Amino acid sequence: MLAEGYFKYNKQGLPFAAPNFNNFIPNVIVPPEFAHWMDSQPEDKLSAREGQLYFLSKYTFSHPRLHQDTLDANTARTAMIVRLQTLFAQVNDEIVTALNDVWGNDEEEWKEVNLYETMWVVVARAANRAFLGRPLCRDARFLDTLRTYVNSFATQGILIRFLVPEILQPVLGRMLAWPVHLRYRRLVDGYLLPYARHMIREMKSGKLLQDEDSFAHWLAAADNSKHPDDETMADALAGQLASAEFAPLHTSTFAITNTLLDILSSPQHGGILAALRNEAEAALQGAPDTWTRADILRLELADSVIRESQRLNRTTGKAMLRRVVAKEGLALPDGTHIPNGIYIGLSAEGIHMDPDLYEAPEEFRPFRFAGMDGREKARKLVSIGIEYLPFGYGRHGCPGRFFVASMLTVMLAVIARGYEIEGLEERPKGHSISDHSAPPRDVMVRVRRRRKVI
Ligand code: HEM
Repeated sequence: MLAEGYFKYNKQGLPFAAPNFNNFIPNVIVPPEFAHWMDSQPEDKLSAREGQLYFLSKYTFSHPRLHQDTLDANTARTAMIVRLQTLFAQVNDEIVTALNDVWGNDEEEWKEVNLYETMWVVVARAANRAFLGRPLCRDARFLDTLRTYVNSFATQGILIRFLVPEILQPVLGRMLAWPVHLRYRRLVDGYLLPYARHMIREMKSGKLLQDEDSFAHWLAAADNSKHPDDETMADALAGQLASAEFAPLHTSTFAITNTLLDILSSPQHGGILAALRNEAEAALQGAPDTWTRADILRLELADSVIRESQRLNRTTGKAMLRRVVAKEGLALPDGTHIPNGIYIGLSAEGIHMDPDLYEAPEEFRPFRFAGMDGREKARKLVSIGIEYLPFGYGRHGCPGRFFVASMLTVMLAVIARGYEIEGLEERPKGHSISDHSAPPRDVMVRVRRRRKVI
């Protein structure tokens, strides 16, 4: 539907209306050349924040700090998110340790593992090594509590937004949101609040909390002296940490699971894995898996295959979703008047499948973006544009993509270097609702640790 409209109308420079299952008022999908105009609109006319909260219900926010901070990119938060990539040494150490734990190190026997579940563990541990450091990132009960909370926040939010009529939301929304609040309390009272109190105590006494930096340290340092007392500060810090956890977990797990499914179900999967392995070996030159920034930059094939998989497997078919909040509505560059309350976006589904932009767009060409395949120029995963939208575009383009790109390329390199994986006969289908999709969660793959060459 979004692709059809793109080819029929957007390619002629025209917007079109697409169904919206939220409140049944259609979304307006505009041609990509309107993206610059969208990006230049002030927040009080065309709101990015409202667009990002499209799936979420305000009744599921358990802490005012969550509502302010979720996906909200004020300058300081964005700078910190971008700075996350400097923690690659810790994150990479966690990737290697976590993979060893979930896929094992048996060089003789093959092991059958659930791809999605094991990738979730590796992503959650690696991301939390950067967010909270050790030992929390390895605490299985903490990770379970976190997952239950993040899942219920997303599912109850979608349930309320999409199934409950707006007029009934103040009553039914509150009722349906109570499991989220319960899980939030479990996460915060059980883990994040004690952690925040401990961190504040250590920070104020001038002691270093751990042997490593973390996102939580930066947040605490930035918030220091902004609160009347330590308890209020700990409560705010715990709320910010809970909100930061929404961004990386599912998005990154979807990305690495889809990448591996695309590779394993390709008829050339052996060759692709061998090329990734050779690249990783060449980058490290025989050293163990201690990846430096320079080593990561050499992983051009790994970067390309993730970029290609993200092009083909969008989490949502729309991009740059913005809501008209100007009371009088807003005129598009072609003069079309859009009333207050309507969402405007781009058709990522159409753009990513446009043969004018990508040669044989329906084909999975793993090294398309390494400048080795067809007419495509080399492009890094982090590079965004109106022809590549998995991380959005413009001022609000995802600031976490630098961290994600580094984490996922290392994950892929460590997997290719350290494991043999059996191929799949066909590409397992994911789940889709409307124009949203997720990879399947039940695919089992057979893995075996590669023999160490002495
Ligand atoms: C594969 C993983 C990820 C994907 C596919 C992804 C995708 C996106 C997309 C599509 C947007 C919306 C951009 C727009 O409205 O135009 C976004 C925004 C955002 N993302 Fe990500 N993201 C990922 C990981 C992360 C991570 C790891 C973090 C933080 C550590 C993060 C933090 C944010 C923030 C703060 C925003 C809001 C930016 C703003 O409004 O200015 N994301 N992301």
